[in-house]
Amino acid sequence: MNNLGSNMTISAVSRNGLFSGVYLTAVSATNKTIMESPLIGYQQLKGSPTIGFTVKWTFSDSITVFTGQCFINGKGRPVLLMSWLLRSDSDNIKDDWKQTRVGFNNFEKL
Ligand SMILES: CN1C(=O)N(C)[C@H]2CS[C@@H](CCCCC(=O)O)[C@H]21
Repeated sequence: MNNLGSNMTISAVSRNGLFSGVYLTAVSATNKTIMESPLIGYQQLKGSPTIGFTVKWTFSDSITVFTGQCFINGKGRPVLLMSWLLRSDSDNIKDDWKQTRVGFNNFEKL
């Protein structure tokens, strides 16, 4: 879960680092009804792996890509320190310049 109240459920990580899951967000940049959204990604197969995944939002025409690293924090708990790019859909190429948001967000294991 992150500080925005979002949480992710991740399936088992395959032998090549591929994983999939579901992202449930508590907030949206749209005013649409929020629903679970699928995600797919890869992690490196080592301790404290780097990780990346994409969320295809089911309730908006947006896509978010996340990248970061998994560390063990001071309490011995895994934490994901992530950067993300949220690309919102645009009806007009003239609006392209304002359609990508960037942010940083940490996830702790529930
Ligand atoms: C809740 N969020 C969250 O947990 N983030 C790390 C950020 C980056 S993805 C965004 C939600 C986008 C929802 C879909 C849309 O608004 O079009 C925001």
